[in-house]
Amino acid sequence: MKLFSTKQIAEVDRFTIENEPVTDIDLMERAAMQITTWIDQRFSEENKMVFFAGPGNNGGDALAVSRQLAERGYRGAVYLLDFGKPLKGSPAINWKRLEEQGKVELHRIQSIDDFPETNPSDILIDGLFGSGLSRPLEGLPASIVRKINGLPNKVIAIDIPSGLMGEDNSGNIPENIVNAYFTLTLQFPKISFLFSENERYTGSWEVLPIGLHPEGIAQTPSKLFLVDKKEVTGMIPRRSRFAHKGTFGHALLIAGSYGKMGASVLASKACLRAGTGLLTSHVPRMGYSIIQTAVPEAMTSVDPHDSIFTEFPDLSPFTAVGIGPGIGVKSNTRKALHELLEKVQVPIVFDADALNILSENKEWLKQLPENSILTPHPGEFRRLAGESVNTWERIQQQRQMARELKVIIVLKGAFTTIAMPDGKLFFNATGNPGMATAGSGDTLTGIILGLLAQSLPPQHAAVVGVFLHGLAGDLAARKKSINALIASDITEFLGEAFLEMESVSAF
Ligand SMILES: NC(=O)C1=CN([C@@H]2O[C@H](COP(=O)(O)OP(=O)(O)OC[C@H]3O[C@@H](n4cnc5c(N)ncnc54)[C@H](O)[C@@H]3O)[C@@H](O)[C@H]2O)[C@H](O)CC1
Ligand SMILES: [K+]
Repeated sequence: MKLFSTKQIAEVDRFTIENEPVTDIDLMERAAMQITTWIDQRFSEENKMVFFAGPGNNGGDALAVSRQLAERGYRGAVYLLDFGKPLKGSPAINWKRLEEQGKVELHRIQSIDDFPETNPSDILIDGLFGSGLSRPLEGLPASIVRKINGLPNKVIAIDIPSGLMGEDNSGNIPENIVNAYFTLTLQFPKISFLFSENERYTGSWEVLPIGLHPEGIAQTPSKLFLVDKKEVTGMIPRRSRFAHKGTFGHALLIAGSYGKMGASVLASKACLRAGTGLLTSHVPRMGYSIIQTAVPEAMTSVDPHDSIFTEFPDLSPFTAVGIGPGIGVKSNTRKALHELLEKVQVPIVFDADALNILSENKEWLKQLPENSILTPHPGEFRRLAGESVNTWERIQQQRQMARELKVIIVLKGAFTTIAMPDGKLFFNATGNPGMATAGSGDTLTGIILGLLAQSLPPQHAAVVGVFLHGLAGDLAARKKSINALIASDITEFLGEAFLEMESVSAF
């Protein structure tokens, strides 16, 4: 699914009005009805609805919702932020409709003294500002927001919590942004909703479709996408009955060192569960019996060194390589990694210590084979690309590095982002906080390696791998709880994740 900036959403909005066609007031009525229905399904008449309406269409939405809920028997009060400028357009029409309906208390807020007394059971509806916000809130609007944030009441934000910008919130004023319990956003999630630091403003959020014109959506260009299940299903290889294990490739995993052999075991099992035909796990000599016992399905290549990776095997049998989990950063490991990235001719995924070695030797980054997959967590990414003030800036760094190095960068987090060499960026919405556990990254590396070995194009392997890793984690958490989740549970539930994908018809 394409993601748009708030400016682009306004363009699609206008396209819809011209080409559906639909009048602005009717589109607002349609949007409002989605919000009214959602609220009516979750609350009842005993909750009084207290609306804060701003001067623009976000306020117009709030006015329409207050009237629609009053029609359904709800008690409502509207507090219109009065800048002294008369309402115009659809908001003005909706104010008039409220006056004619006569069921909703109508007030104006000209100073903070006009702020209403409320009961804790009142539901506050934030219709002050939406996608038209052009700068951080100050003055009276900011004081109203701070008063709202000081109340115990549930706050439902229309479209966007007032004060939050749709993309970049660098330089915004946190206390002047509404802390919503729930955000009902129209047609598309706003990009800033996908940044963990903004969850305190959006609360949970849900996208309400308002029937924007599909052609308008199709023809508006975007480089940002939210990964959805249908796309992923289409990328997963189908298996023909005549397949044999050679059909599904041969992965080489270089992982583990003394005291960190678990990383190799976890990544090996995940790689096999992801469907590779064959797997060879390259381990230091002391890891031989460990890996042979823990992962009988894997063949083993033994390093001449007793406890660390210092030399990779002949690469010709392999269709993909994964390197990094638990390999450490000792000098002959660094040398071997450097030689590998110069010699490897098949798709390769770099994770964990391999990334830390690359951070220590940044001149090697431009030698990375095209379409290599890097899977840093935020700390590893900071060492690779430097500091950033917030997620918006960090994803710009991520996109720039992917473009410059012509690699795929998977930046793991609450919404993992995947940056492609062509500048495209994918947000992944599967996964849960239980997956922030030791070894979770090793399983992701194994899954991506397993998909690469089966000849998925690296860009698909990254998107499918991240999506399945998160989906498996979600399925596992449902059975084992978020708190008790451990990395091997993710691998254990990979099969269910694949089954869930098969149940979704790709067309
Ligand atoms: N396609 C859709 O998603 C639809 C969205 N709808 C709603 O329309 C708003 C956007 O409305 P808009 O009139 O463009 O702006 P806002 O209501 O968000 O803002 C009002 C107004 O406030 C001024 N302003 C901006 N920043 C500040 C500030 N820092 N301080 C004071 N005033 C400020 C500026 O002039 C704005 O115009 C969208 O969110 C939806 O709720 C449609 O109703 C249906 C289709
Ligand atoms: K709002």
